[in-house]
Amino acid sequence: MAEEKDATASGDDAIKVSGMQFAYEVEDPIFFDFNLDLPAGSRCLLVGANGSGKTTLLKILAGKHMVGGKNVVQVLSRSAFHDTQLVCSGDLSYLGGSWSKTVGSAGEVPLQGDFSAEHMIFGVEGIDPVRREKLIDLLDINLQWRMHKVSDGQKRRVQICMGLLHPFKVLLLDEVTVDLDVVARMDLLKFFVEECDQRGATIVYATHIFDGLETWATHLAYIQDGELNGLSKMADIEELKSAPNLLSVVEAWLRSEIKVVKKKKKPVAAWKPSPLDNSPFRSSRHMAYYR
Ligand SMILES: Nc1ncnc2c1ncn2[C@@H]1O[C@H](COP(=O)(O)OP(=O)(O)OP(=O)(O)O)[C@@H](O)[C@H]1O
Repeated sequence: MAEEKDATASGDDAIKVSGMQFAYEVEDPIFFDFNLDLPAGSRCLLVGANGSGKTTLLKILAGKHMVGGKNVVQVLSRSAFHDTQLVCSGDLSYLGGSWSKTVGSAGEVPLQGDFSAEHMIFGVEGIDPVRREKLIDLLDINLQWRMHKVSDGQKRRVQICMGLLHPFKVLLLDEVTVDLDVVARMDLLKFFVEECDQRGATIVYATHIFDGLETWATHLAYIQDGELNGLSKMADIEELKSAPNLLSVVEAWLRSEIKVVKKKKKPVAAWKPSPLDNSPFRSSRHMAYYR
């Protein structure tokens, strides 16, 4: 049997996407020649307007959508879609918007029947009890909660706990902290930093909520209309050096997008270059990487 490559140990990129194309409907592609390289140990924020492709990208990285071509989407140097062991082993974990957890080939398991949080959490086999206790404590989960009666935030805590029980190597988060109170959210973000710094885990986090993320993230990927408009180390983003306010920076980028769309609708003579043309965040066809 061929020896399995471990990107975390070898220093390879934990995530590598090369020339990816993807369409839900053939005539309307979401991604065309999309590229993304993320080193192991990074915490990458994925930002972009509604409908820009963040969820689709995370689902592709999680192996939920197949893309054409060989080795186009690699996670830990393995095919995200075809290597089902990535998810089954717990090396790759995806936490998305729905109240469900993907359990290997068993597919999506709903988190809202009449059963206890304890039944759910302790039903997962092969878990380090110390890690499990730490997560239950961190997320302040009452094991007696009945899943069909708890609040959205409480349900979310159990969902997150389930997704983190295995010591993942790559974690994909799609707006999962949205229901959490501020204490749970900040404690969880701190836990993620420890996971990356101590174990070399890699996290990609798509969100529209930027509180406390200026110092949390190591990288920022900006998706515009299915294109990677830029991937940068946080420390290299000029706009954040003068005022470390991620919300304002992303707001300015997204407002520029809207202006460009409006200008494109005008006659050609009235069109002027986008402010983004002078920014490190340009079209992926002229993409600059700052690493
Ligand atoms: N199942 C689907 N079938 C067809 N089109 C889809 C499907 N899911 C998403 N899309 C389309 O793909 C595009 C990207 O959607 P996606 O959900 O990836 O965006 P997003 O950046 O995550 O948006 P948001 O910030 O609103 O969550 C959108 O135009 C959306 O309408």
